[in-house]
Amino acid sequence: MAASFGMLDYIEGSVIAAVICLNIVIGFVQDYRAEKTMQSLHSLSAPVATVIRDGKVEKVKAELLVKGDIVKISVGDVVPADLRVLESMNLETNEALLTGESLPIAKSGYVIMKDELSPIGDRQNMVWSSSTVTKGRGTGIVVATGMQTQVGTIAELLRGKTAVQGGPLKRFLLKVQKSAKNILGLVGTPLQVKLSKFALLLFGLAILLAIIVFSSAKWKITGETLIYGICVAVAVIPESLIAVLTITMAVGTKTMAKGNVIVRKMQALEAVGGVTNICSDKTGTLTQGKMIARKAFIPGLGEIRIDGVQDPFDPTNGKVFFGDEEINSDYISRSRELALFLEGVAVCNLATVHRSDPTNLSSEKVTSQWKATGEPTEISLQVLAMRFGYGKEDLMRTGEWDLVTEHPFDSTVKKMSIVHHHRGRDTVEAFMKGAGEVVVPTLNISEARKEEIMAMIERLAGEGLRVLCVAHKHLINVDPHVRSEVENGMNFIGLVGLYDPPRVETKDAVRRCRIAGVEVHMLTGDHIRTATAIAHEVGILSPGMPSALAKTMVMTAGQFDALSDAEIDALPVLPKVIARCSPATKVRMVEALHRRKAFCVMTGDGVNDSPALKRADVGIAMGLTGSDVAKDAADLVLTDDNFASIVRAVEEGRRLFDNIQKFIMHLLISNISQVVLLLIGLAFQDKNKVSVFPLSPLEILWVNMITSSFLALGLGLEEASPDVMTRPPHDLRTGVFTWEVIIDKSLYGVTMGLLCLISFVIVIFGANDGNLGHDCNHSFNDSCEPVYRARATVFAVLSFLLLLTAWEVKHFTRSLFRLNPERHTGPLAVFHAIWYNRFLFWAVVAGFVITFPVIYIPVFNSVVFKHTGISWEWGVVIGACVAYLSVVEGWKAIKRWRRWGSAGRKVNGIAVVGDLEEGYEFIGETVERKQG
Ligand SMILES: Nc1ncnc2c1ncn2[C@@H]1O[C@H](COP(=O)(O)OP(=O)(O)OP(=O)(O)O)[C@@H](O)[C@H]1O
Ligand SMILES: [K+]
Repeated sequence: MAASFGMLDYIEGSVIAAVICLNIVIGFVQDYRAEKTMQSLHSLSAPVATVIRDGKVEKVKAELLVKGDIVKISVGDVVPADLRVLESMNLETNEALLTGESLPIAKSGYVIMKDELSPIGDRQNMVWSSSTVTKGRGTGIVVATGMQTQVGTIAELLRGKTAVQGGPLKRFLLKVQKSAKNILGLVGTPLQVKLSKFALLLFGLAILLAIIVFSSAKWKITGETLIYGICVAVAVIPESLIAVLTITMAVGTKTMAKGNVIVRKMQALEAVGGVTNICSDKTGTLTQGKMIARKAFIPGLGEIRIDGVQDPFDPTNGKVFFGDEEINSDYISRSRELALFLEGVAVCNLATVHRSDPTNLSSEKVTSQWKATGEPTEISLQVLAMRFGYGKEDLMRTGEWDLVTEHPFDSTVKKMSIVHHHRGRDTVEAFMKGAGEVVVPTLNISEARKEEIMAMIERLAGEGLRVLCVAHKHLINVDPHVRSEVENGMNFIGLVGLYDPPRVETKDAVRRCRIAGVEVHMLTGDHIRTATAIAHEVGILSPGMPSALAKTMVMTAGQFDALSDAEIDALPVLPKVIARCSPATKVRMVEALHRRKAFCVMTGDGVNDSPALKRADVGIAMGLTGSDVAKDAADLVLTDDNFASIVRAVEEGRRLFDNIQKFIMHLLISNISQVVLLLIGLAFQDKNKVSVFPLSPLEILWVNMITSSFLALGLGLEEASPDVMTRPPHDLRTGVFTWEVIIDKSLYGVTMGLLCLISFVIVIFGANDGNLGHDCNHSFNDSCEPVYRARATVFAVLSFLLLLTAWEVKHFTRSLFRLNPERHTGPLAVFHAIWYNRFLFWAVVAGFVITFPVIYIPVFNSVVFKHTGISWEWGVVIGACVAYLSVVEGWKAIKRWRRWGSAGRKVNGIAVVGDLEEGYEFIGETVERKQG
């Protein structure tokens, strides 16, 4: 620029400065907006706390807690504030963050500290903000929030004083390295780093190009050559690449949030579109998570059945039948067994169900007045007991029951038990409930009876019911706190079958996955028969399943875990359904998938799911039912726990990936074409052996400004192409720079560069006998008329072709004229295609329109841009556009015909074309092929 000020016209220098400033400002504004969006999204995933306010249980953001709030915490939660424990059951927390103590510490409200100044690690009646609950549950009163909490004070101390080890020199070097990395953009997600490196590469190339330009002038560098060199370099540097990438990702994150998916780690945004397998929980994700007790078997009585339930929380809705007889609470007096069974399901239960006061009596529509908190399994059992007036609340109100202890449920043990002292009977009684296979073997009954019960469980599970076995015993000479003793040798008091209907959206979402080449696996804690029945219902298993695969398609975790890694790898396919799954099985599944070079989504909600979530390519936690620990380990969080949202995230991920590929493609085409044009262009030398530039420096800058950021941004905002979910996932190992991108951009870029050169040659040599004038790089003189006209032509050709390219890269194989045949066909389809993305449409149109004033405004055109108005040359421009479109469309047609590149992406070695009818056909085929 300095050179320009000194040696060239003042006006040219200031325009160049303005253009460069504008570029910087645009980049800055984009960056700023992206940053802002990111921040607002971050607050979405802020932790929530469960508080009791005005007697009602509510969820509020942790930051809205105030001193004096009563907060409930339970296993998996991150403690939201410093709490004095009021009430607790087996409560243990991990305070490693605060005290460095890695073992969990038992907490209880009954402990009274004698010494006011005892170290915080010893204060057992307190739980500290940001520690995690590793066991049990409790309530506490908030005594400090935010920066006043213990962890807050530590954070305050640490602020600004992050200690760095090593001597001053090492520290200095580390600092330099860190800021250099920051400046160069080598921090962030893998894609960001990759593209930053790519940008650096181009930067190197830019310097090389400048050197080539100077060498061609034999290093007799005049002001013009210097500026030309600089501008050629600028042409190649991708100024807007990183900013556009950030914005595209920010917008993607926002879209995901609208679709109920919160992005916690940016890497996931890139990875989720490329997953090949989704391993999903069943309860609450594939199903509604609203269980209804359908059937119960009570020894000594028989089977009872519940029909006609509309609202799963409302105990007054639906009828209970014993045989053909409708029964109600009166029946209890006739059957002691029924009473004991109901006591069991009500007492060994942490859920609460109650009628919320009907506040809006005026409203016409009947709103559900029943509310419930707790796990769906337990809610349904509570509702069952309440049908007979035997709910936990009813029982507790009698004042007869005193809680002694509780042995909690978790998905590894799959059972729970609770011990009470019954005042009236003066007995200590234990109730247990849990999965059939876990509970039945420990019961105090004959082997034959056990087999009978197991057969009954199988039958109920085959109907898609989750079957729980309920047991009871009087504790005599048994320590109620020793779990193994309590839970052994109990009496069988009943079975209950719970139905959890699949979500309505699930079936279609599973089908969409299949068409998109993504396999869905169900990893559930349920019984194998229950799981199989539901898997059939939602289409994870289909009746057309090849019999050779039936054995491996459905497995219990026991069977799966018994296989060695080698045996798992030898399976023709990995199981579609794993029943009785524990968190460790999930980890093995992820590893098995990775050994098969698959990329997977894994969902989880429990505390123990973190390892699997971390190891999966994309770990997804449940926002509603998931524990804080799981959410913390996850990359994405579903705010509605819905399987269909995962599929939408995959779609959004693919759209994002496509769009990033699109703008990179555009950028590279523009770079290659300019390198071809500007370097080969150095060969045009006038009589004095001085190169006559085919584009003036300002033309180069202008083309770059018009065609870089706005078009790239527009491409980043493209909607999903119609086939986004009908083709197999892209390969996450290759990333964005596929062979297709490399070949296409080279072809299109070289074509474009050559067309520009040809246009120049036609104007100079075709129409003006090769007259290159003299000194036409510097300013206008009469000999320069042909060169100035030729430049305007090349300028128009290059601008127009770049603008057309923005539309052409909307799809790498489909013709722009038949971009979306599902939506529009006929000769006007092309207008729909380009109109659909308004931002891009107006960016391109503005680019077209602005070319005219640049060419025609007098003085401005000749002094600043060093070109002049043209007439017949427009024929050349139109010809170049037609030629370019023919090459691009022709190449796309060849790709479609030969099934090259993305036109023939394959799943498991088989090309997927359009809609796959049934997934099993092709999986079966693959297996046969592998075996044969
Ligand atoms: N509260 C409970 N008390 C006793 N047993 C339970 C309880 N909840 C579930 N179970 C038993 O443990 C098994 C596994 O439950 P788990 O919670 O691991 O599965 P889930 O997470 O509900 O299901 P999914 O893994 O499909 O989402 C259930 O099939 C049931 O038999
Ligand atoms: K550029």
